[in-house]
Amino acid sequence: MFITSAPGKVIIFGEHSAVYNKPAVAAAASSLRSYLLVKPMESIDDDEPVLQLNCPNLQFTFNWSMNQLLSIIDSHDLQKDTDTVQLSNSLLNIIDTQLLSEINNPLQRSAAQCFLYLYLSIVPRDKRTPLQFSLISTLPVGAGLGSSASISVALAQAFLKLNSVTLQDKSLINQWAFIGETCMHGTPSGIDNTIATFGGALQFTKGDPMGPKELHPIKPIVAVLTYTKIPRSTKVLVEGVRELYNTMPTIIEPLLDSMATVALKGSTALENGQLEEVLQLVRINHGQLVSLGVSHPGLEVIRNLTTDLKIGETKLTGAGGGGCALTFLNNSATTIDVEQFRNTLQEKFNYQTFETALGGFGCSLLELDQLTPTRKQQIIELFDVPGPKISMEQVDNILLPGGPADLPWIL
Ligand SMILES: Nc1ncnc2c1ncn2[C@@H]1O[C@H](COP(=O)(O)OP(=O)(O)O)[C@@H](O)[C@H]1O
Ligand SMILES: C[C@@](O)(CCOP(=O)(O)O)CC(=O)O
Ligand SMILES: [Mg+2]
Repeated sequence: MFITSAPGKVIIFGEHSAVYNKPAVAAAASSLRSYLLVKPMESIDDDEPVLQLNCPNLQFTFNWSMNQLLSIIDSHDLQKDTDTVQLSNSLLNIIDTQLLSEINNPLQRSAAQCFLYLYLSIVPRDKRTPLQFSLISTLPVGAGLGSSASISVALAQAFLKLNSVTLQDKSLINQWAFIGETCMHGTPSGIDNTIATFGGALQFTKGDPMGPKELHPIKPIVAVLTYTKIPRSTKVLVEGVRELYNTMPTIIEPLLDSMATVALKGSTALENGQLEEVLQLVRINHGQLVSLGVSHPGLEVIRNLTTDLKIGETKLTGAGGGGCALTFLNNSATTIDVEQFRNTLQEKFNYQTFETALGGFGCSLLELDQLTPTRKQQIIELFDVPGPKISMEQVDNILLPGGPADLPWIL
């Protein structure tokens, strides 16, 4: 019995342009995480062993017959080699037509697709026992903070463990998590899964053979995050930008190049603690994202209030279209100003705000058999709570790596 966990992220510069192989900058939001509990499945019916995925955040539980899963493997000669990480359209198609036909809700469907794809690709036939997978996130789902990548990373890490793969480092987790992200939104840049795997702060360029560059800012990166609660889908927003790009390539390509310059300058400014420059680049990057059509009136509310109160600069973060905004404060912003900002957003607009330091732990593993029986039971019960009743605070108090309970997470 074990738990894997991976953080959400905040893209500071370069969302969307990252998909077009332009550099982008992101950091882990390491206290906002997904947790995956893997435990033996208590038998529902002895004749029909099942694999269960339980997702309280999205209020769904699905069971798949082990026999059906095994026969799919046998007929399609899957996962000979977990080192060869590729997306197979034929496997995606089998999952879609044979295993997801009862799931109509698109949010549930994409989570189940990612789960099944990674399970069928990574866990070998002889290690397929009836198991229950329970997934909870303390980060808002579908809000631009990379919940899709955090679940892909937690799932990839768990399945590689079930396959007893000895990991030299976390790269294989990251590669499989990228495939999981691809199942969920088609053409990801890979920045979200890379941050969710390795943590910290990174400058990342899709396809760069040198890999991501770790950033070591001289001052901690502190920002206010605001969650508008306006739902949106990364897949739909990324497809919208692709359509715009295809219609007007001569306009959009130079815009993406300009976004790349912003990200590179922003990366240096963050490392050197040049706040004035960071603020200007945040404003410019938001304007570029507005031009790509991925803002939302609900996000502009946050930006306008930041400008009215003269406390700093705000940009959307993640795919946009709702979800979250990121506000960097200037040196003249007083505690009272910031309180007024947060209170207005919370009370007038019913938004949620967090003041958060960025960076910190990437994916991690906790072996439950090392814990006392009481602690183990307490943790298992956390995952049994029905959706709306999950207490994020309780999850943090008990599970957060480096948090109050100080559990022996392997980082
Ligand atoms: N805790 C969770 N339980 C089930 N599915 C989840 C969870 N967290 C994320 N997901 C999946 O990720 C999708 C959201 O991904 P996306 O649209 O990329 O937004 P973001 O990554 O910004 O949260 C959800 O629709 C769901 O399929
Ligand atoms: C829009 C994009 O740059 C980030 C999407 O992040 P999120 O799923 O909204 O958290 C897409 C990507 O980089 O794959
Ligand atoms: Mg996502």
